[in-house]
This record gives sequence, C-alpha cells and structure tokens, in this order.
Amino acid sequence: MSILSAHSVGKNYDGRTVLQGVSFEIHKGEICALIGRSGSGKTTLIRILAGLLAPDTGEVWLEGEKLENPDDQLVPGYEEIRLVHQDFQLKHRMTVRENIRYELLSYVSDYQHERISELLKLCRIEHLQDKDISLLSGGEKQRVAIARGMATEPDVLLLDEPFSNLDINTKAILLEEVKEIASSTDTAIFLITHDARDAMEIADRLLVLDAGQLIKTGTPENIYHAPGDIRVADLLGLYNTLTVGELQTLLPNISPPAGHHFGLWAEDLRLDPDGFAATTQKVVFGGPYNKVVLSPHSLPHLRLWAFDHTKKITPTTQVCFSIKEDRLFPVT
Ligand SMILES: Nc1ncnc2c1ncn2[C@@H]1O[C@H](COP(=O)(O)OP(=O)(O)OP(=O)(O)O)[C@@H](O)[C@H]1O
Repeated sequence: MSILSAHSVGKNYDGRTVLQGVSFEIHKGEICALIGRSGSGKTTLIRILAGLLAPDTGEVWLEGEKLENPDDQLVPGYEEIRLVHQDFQLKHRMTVRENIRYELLSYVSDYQHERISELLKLCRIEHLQDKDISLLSGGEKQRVAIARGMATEPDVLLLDEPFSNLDINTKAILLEEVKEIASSTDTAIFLITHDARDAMEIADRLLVLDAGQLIKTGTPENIYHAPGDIRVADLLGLYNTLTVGELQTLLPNISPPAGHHFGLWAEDLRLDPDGFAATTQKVVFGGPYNKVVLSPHSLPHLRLWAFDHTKKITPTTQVCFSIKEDRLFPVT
C-alpha cells in the first residue's frame, strides 16, 4: 500500500529548474534509495517529501491526503513523516536518553520510559544512553538521530545521507539496522546516498535522479543488470562501453542488435587463460582486487577496465581475458 507519493513534482530556484515531473510512490515497510550526482536535486526533493518545502508544481500525498503548503502552516512538517538531517540536529549538552525523550515530551512519563528503552535497543545504543551527545562518534550520533527520528513512530522516515562519514564496518552494521527497522516496524524508509553500492545493498527500490528528473526506478538487481542509460551506469560502478563493431571483433559468434552501444561492468571482464590476448596498460591496487586497464590485441586502440583477483598482474604484461556475454547490457 502506498504511504507517500509524489505526483509531477517540480521546483525552480531563481528561474532555474531544479526538479521536474518527479513522480513515484513509497510503500509501507519499503526502503527506497535515491541516488544522483551532486546538485541533481536530492535534498530539495527530500525536503519537499518532508513537507518542509513547497513544490512549485505537482503534489505530495500522505496516506490519501495532499500535503499542505508549508508556508501556510504554523509549524511546517508532519508527525507521520520524520526527516533525519545530514548534520543530525541533535541537542548538545544533553545525554542520548534526554535527546530521545525530547521527542516524546507530549507523552506521559511511563510511555516515555517504555519507548526510550525500545528505541535504545532497536538502534543498539543502550550502552550510550547516559553519555553526552558531544562525546559520541559520528556513527553513534547517526544512530541517536535515527532513534530520535523513530521516536514518535512515524509512518515515513526520510534519511539524508545516513551513511556518509562512517567507516566501512560501522556502515555495514548501520545498513543492517536500517533494514531491521523497516521490516520490524513497517516504517517506509526513503534515503539519499551518494554511494550506489550502499543503495544497492539496502534498498528494495532505487530511484535515480539526474538534473532534476527521475530517469530510472527499479529493484537494485534489475537496474544493475540493465542500467540502460549511461547516466545510470555512471552512478553504479566502473564499466566499459563497446560499439557493435568492437563487440563483433572480440566475439565474432554473437550478433548484437545494430545501433546500440553495449556496457560491461569491470567485474564481468575476467582474466582467463583461455580468453583473448591483451596487454595490460595500467594496474591500480584496489585492496581485494586490482583495477586493470587492458588493450586487446585484436583492438589495440581499445582500453577496457577489468578486475584482477589474482593481484599478480603488473603493467605491460601479456594476459588473456574473457567477457561474460550474458552480462553485456545495451546502453544509450
Ligand atoms: N535555496 C536555494 N536557492 C537557490 N538554489 C538552490 C537552493 N537550494 C538548492 N539550490 C540549487 O539547486 C540544485 C539542487 O540542489 P540540491 O541540494 O537539491 O542537490 P543535491 O542533489 O542534494 O546535491 P548534493 O548531493 O551535493 O547535496 C543545486 O544546483 C543547488 O545549488
């Protein structure tokens, strides 16, 4: 069931279009991740969804009711929709417990205690409850901010860059925690992230924003296997593009449809002793794998990205590689 929906939302700043014709819906318990380049309009959109900024065109609906223009409200925003800002907006000189309690002041104290205990447990911050906010790490503050956002049991939780500035291990824990919150509470979660890998890991559905327009929506799996648009592929990872002619030179047995370019993720181009001969042009150490630039002997002008898991490759080495044909995707 749709809980929040945007219908042809548009926004201009100083005569410049920042959002145009943005339409989608979010369902109960669903996690939607919005990805897009810097300046593509992500924060503007999340503020409109929170009811904090009026769109110039279009509408946002919450459970069958249109959001009011925030300029006409005494206190903009909605109890049912909570936005957790990138800078957390926590109360300093207060403990974690006091910060959460601040959200629950209109409830009786028994309920406050009960709810605070639940949230401390859910966000795994019980051990931090009496600590002053100023003493917390970035990841700990992030969890407190999410606990505060959840305090009044909103139907929709909007998270602006919840994983930025987190180390890889804290991020992995938080990704799991956000998933757990969505499934255990049926809260719809809409989050913005720069990192498409995080988005693919956490989201049920991805929304791709480019220059203010939604250019793709779908499950992470579908979008990864068929990004379709170069602008989408650019956000998701390192890939190669091949013309039909180049593809036919490399793989004479296949007959791709004319007029297309084809994309291939770097991870789908493997070093393979039974494959085509190539020379490595560049090797970049990447931890678990090396990023390698290859030029095939049959197309020496071509430069292809591949991942090397053997980590034994050096520049200007003769290697062989193969292409996972079923992983080729058409791009425009
Ligand atoms: N209040 C404002 N007045 C004028 N222009 C604005 C205002 N807020 C945002 N913009 C412009 O609108 C565009 C979209 O901004 P927005 O912050 O929504 O992008 P974003 O995708 O969130 O970017 P980032 O990923 O860098 O945070 C940018 O060009 C920005 O400069």
